[in-house]
Amino acid sequence: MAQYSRVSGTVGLITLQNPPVNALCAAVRQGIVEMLKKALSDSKVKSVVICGQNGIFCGGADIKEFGMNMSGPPLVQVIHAIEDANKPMVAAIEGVALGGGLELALGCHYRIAHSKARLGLPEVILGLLPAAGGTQRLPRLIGVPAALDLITTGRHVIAAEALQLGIVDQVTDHKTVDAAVKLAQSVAGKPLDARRISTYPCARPSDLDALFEGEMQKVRQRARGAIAPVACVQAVQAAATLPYTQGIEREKELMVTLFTSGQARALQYLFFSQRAVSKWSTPSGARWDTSKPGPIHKVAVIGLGTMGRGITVALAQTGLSVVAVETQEKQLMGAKKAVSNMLEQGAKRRGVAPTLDKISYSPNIQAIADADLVIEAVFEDMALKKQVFQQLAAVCKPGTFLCTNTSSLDVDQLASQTRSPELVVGMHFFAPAHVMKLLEVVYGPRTSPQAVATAMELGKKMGKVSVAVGNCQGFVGNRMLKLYLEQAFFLLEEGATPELVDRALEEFGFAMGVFRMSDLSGLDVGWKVRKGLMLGETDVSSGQSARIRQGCRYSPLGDLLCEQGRFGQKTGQGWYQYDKPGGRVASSDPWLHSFLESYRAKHGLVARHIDHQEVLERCLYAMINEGFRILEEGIAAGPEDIDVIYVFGYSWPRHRGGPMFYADMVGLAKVLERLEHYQQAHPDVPYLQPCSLLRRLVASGSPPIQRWREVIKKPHSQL
Ligand SMILES: CC(C)(COP(=O)(O)OP(=O)(O)OC[C@H]1O[C@@H](n2cnc3c(N)ncnc32)[C@H](O)[C@@H]1OP(=O)(O)O)[C@@H](O)C(=O)NCCC(=O)NCCSC(=O)CC(=O)CCCCCCCCCCCCC(=O)O
Ligand SMILES: NC(=O)C1=CN([C@@H]2O[C@H](COP(=O)(O)OP(=O)(O)OC[C@H]3O[C@@H](n4cnc5c(N)ncnc54)[C@H](O)[C@@H]3O)[C@@H](O)[C@H]2O)C=CC1
Repeated sequence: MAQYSRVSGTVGLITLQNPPVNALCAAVRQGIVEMLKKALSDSKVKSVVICGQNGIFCGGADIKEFGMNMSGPPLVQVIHAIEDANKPMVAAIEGVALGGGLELALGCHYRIAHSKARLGLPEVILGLLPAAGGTQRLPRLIGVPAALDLITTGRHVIAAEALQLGIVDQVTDHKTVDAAVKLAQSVAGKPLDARRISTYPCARPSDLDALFEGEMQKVRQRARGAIAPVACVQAVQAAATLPYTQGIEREKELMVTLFTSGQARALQYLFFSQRAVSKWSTPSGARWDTSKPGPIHKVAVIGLGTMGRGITVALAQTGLSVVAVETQEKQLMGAKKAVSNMLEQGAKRRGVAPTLDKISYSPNIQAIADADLVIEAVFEDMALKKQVFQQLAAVCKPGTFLCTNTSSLDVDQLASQTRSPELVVGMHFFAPAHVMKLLEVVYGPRTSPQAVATAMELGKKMGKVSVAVGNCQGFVGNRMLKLYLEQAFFLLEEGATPELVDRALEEFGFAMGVFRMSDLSGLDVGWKVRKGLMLGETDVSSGQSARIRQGCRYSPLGDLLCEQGRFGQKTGQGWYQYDKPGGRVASSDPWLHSFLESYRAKHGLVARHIDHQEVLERCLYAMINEGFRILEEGIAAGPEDIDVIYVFGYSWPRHRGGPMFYADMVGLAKVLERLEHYQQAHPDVPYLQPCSLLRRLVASGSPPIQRWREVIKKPHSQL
């Protein structure tokens, strides 16, 4: 797990060996201790280089070990042994030095990095802090403000920035280990006292208290209830105010709290889930490792509205050629301008040249004849989309993959408009498409494994977190969201206000409550969808109440607001009021409150007290119950897929892992009991009926989420 050799006569070389990222598992830590002893006791060795195998220095602690009983020497002690060494220790950083990997390098007396190397302390993203001395050494090396930035955000820096910050001593474009050996030779025999970072005083800016107060405020606001960023600030504060040994104690104390918190478990689950979803499979047996994506050089986008523009930008930014088609002359002109602006702004932010020349625009669908893949993003209208797919089938060269960005329509119906339904797949991007990380790749019964693989691969190239899901109304994300929204409407009918519901959800950790979010995305969007499903209009002839549709409870509140022209931020009024159309600051609207009162009076509803707990249970458990149905139907391969969709597409608070992980944390028996309770209270809401998979899981003793798949696979009859 760590290898020792002597190079150039006088330099000991310790190589970390734990593919793929040389994570610091117990055996690697043990190996370092043993190889260090060898190097220090080898009288021919005057200095030592530490490097990693296969061009990667180290990806940090072995995250898989966190869930187990830790054995082997603690990393803090390993790093102290390195720092205390009486021969110069040089870290040769290639690939990445992250987390414990960077902390190991900070224990060395010198650091040299390849120009392409990335360095960082991303522990905060895993719900932890750099507890192997990172919070104490980094501020001593680069100052408190820069250390706070890196430790509280977890962002990676490339070698040039690391050099500028003073994290590394040299950057090389050549072979890093050779350059490190040279450096090691040049410093052999030199005094080391001034190279041990733990002995440095921590430079204290004069306004230290104000600095930490400001930082704490900023971090708390951004953290939305996550505790790790706050602990990171506290640990750096210890570095700035305490001697090193006491600082290290404080670092450990804070780490123990984080380590044993549910938040760290949630975030580490999410780390592995994000990787697991790229290893997709479908119920028909298609798999990521047996399905080869088709070659994609040129992509066409049809329809340059909100989504088409963002998709075009995201494609051009990956370096692909794009042909963008829009039938409305005015829209086409507007899109050209908007896309160019977005590309220029993005390029400026990333310090690269804008890729405007990658895009050609046309009002004519014939222009896409030589595209390898098409993404349709016209209005959400089945008749129109069918017509477009017929055109695509006629115009495109054989073998072109035909994708739709529909957010809810039946992908299979679109596939049947073409001669090659196996080439049709949903690519459901989220708005704004060049920013949002999530992509749902929707396969129908006839979609070929190659089409899924191609869409997944394209998503990866575009920097998206892509999740393969089966075709159904709303797919995974919007199917669950519908019930979440509906419960929120019902709560208003029963006595809640938008402010109360939003506060409960925002305190839970959502960036925005459901009503503020609806105002932002536009109430008219859902209204159109409901009308398409015939849910937006009362069947007066049936004599049924406006609050019953298709035999189930329905709330027309959203439709009534739209009928008043209240579409949300865009019209300056929705569930809240705004200072002007397009305004962003929501304020409580007295009109809305009196509208709710008269609505309740009209329908004979008596307002009752509703607390935050009920808001969370009604909105979240309804959604989670649907998640279980989705798992049972095989629409999502596992709970990880649903959780990744919610975290990356719907701003579910990361430190709560995702809806299915949250259900596991709450306890499946409790979720079941509360659903039964609400179903009894609201028998006209059939989807509150607990899903049979949830019942089966509870009957199986509520296994942890990692073992749900075993229960999902078991046929019902066995239970
Ligand atoms: C490294 C990457 C940038 C590579 O990216 P890429 O090439 O895209 O590959 P990936 O697909 O991401 O990864 C490939 C493969 O590797 C696996 N993997 C990656 N990193 C790790 C890792 N660190 N550990 C384990 N496995 C890893 C990954 O899962 C993939 O495998 P697959 O899942 O099978 O496909 C990228 O991978 C990346 O960013 N990695 C994470 C980097 C990171 O976050 N590092 C920080 C780790 S945390 C850390 O280092 C903390 C410390 O060092 C602190 C140490 C002190 C610990 C002390 C604990 C004391 C607490 C006391 C508690 C007492 C409790 C009690 O009382 O009980
Ligand atoms: N807006 C959103 O937040 C999201 C929307 N979607 C889906 O993306 C699709 C597009 O939605 P938006 O961009 O919001 O719509 P939009 O209304 O902003 O844009 C649609 C564009 O398509 C153009 N168009 C119509 N018919 C056309 C044709 N035959 N050929 C070429 N262009 C044509 C229109 O002129 C318009 O510019 C819909 O299916 C929608 O459900 C998916 C995710 C999120």
